[in-house]
Amino acid sequence: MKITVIGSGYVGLVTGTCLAEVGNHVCCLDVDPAKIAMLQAGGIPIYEPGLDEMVRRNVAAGRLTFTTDVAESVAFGEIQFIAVGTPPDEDGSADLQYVLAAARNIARHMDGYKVVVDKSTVPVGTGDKVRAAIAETLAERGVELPFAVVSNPEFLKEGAAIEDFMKPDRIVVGADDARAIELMRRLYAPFQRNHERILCMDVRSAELTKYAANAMLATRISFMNELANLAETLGADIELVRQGIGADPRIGYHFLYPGVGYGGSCFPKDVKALVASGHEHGHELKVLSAVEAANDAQKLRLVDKVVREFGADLSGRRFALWGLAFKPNTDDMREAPSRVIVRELTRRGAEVVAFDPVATHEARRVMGDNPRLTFADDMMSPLEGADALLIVTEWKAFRSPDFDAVRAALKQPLIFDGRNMYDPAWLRGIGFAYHAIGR
Ligand SMILES: NC(=O)C1=CN([C@@H]2O[C@H](COP(=O)(O)OP(=O)(O)OC[C@H]3O[C@@H](n4cnc5c(N)ncnc54)[C@H](O)[C@@H]3O)[C@@H](O)[C@H]2O)C=CC1
Ligand SMILES: O=C(O)[C@H]1O[C@H](OP(=O)(O)OP(=O)(O)OC[C@H]2O[C@@H](n3ccc(=O)[nH]c3=O)[C@H](O)[C@@H]2O)[C@H](O)[C@@H](O)[C@@H]1O
Repeated sequence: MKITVIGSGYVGLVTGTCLAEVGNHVCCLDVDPAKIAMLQAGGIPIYEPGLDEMVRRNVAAGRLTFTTDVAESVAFGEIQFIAVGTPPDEDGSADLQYVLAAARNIARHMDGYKVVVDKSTVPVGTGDKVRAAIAETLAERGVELPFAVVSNPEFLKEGAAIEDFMKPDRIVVGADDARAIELMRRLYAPFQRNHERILCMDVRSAELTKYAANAMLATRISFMNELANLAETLGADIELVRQGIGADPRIGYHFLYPGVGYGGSCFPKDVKALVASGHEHGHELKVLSAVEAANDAQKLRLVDKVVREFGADLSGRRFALWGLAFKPNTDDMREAPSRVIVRELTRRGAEVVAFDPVATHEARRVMGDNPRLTFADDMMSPLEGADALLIVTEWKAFRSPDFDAVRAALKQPLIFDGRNMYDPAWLRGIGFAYHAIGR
């Protein structure tokens, strides 16, 4: 099949590449000429494990191309995926300007039947807005052409995006047009060879399903973070509690890890957008407002612990910080808790020397203007003479460091671990003062 993907970011590039991998011909469009030039030159603008080889392979096979030319991309595919950003507006609601611009571009250039598939995360009712934008633009052109609007939300996680796309738990298709549903079934057949994974529903339910999934996962995390804070006060160990409840299949083990708060490009913005959507329609989503407030507070939890140890004024202190990305296996710094933590430490006068295995270049871009923050190229050098080590992202490389070397480098053996990487009893046994989350 011939497919166009509009927006070549995390979702668009992964979607386009995985669809090419199973034999389709895919044209990826972006408005960012630098991004497209880099892709055309064989580079990959994001860090996503396995993506570079897959892109290279499909480009070489002639199945994957990149362009900034809207007319060319619209002409290419019968199926047009929209995978552009939906960032929060000032009031927290999703800003649909990029989605609607993409829809109008399709309408401006189409000359036959198109299935417009929205993969961006969008509020309920966006399908209708996309349909109206296309109809309006076609009317301006004075033409009548058939088209369908489908909602096909994406559930991939950064860092595991290819695996998630190639082996989805479910494929949600919101549509009411039989021809479009048939095309979507054919498109996704290669991804569900052992059992049916497509859940067909109406567009509004599909749109809401996406927010519901992210909001539910964010709720679990905030719940565990609050419980972890309580466990600290009560002298219980949240890690044991996590295992104790995760064993119940009705609860399950996933997304029960307390930490420094959820970050990334989606949970924070999607929780906000769902709350805003509730407001707009006269519903106060009380649970979700609390989820968000708890998360904002959690991002400062590690700093609170540092302040308890060193006092509110941190001038003259220097801290080593491991992990900048909002989670491991990505270079994405959007809403990363590290940004809040570094801002607060340095606002209180501290110096921070940070190391991240892949996100340093992105971190430099978004935090490089902080004169009290420097970046190291290796994980051990920030420790030299530092007052303490703070762990913010649970990269594998941090799981089993040489603790003798860590102790020798630090001014004192003191670790603030925002990701519960180590066994507290063992670490204390070898002489560290160890502050984790909820233990
Ligand atoms: N990042 C993730 O893990 C996931 C993101 N999503 C959703 O997918 C959507 C896209 O997210 P990301 O890929 O992370 O965003 P991104 O910011 O990485 O990529 C969006 C791309 O769209 C381009 N763009 C904007 N307007 C355009 C237009 N009119 N024509 C062509 N290209 C245009 C931008 O230049 C950018 O490269 C969002 O709604 C997000 O909530 C859904 C699931 C997972
Ligand atoms: O809509 C999206 O964009 C995506 O958002 C999340 O994926 P992602 O943001 O890539 O990352 P997650 O692995 O979900 O982690 C999000 C944040 O929650 C934190 N987290 C996660 C799990 C946990 O138990 N505890 C916890 O604090 C992570 O550290 C991270 O900061 C969802 O997991 C995806 O299904 C969804 O498609």
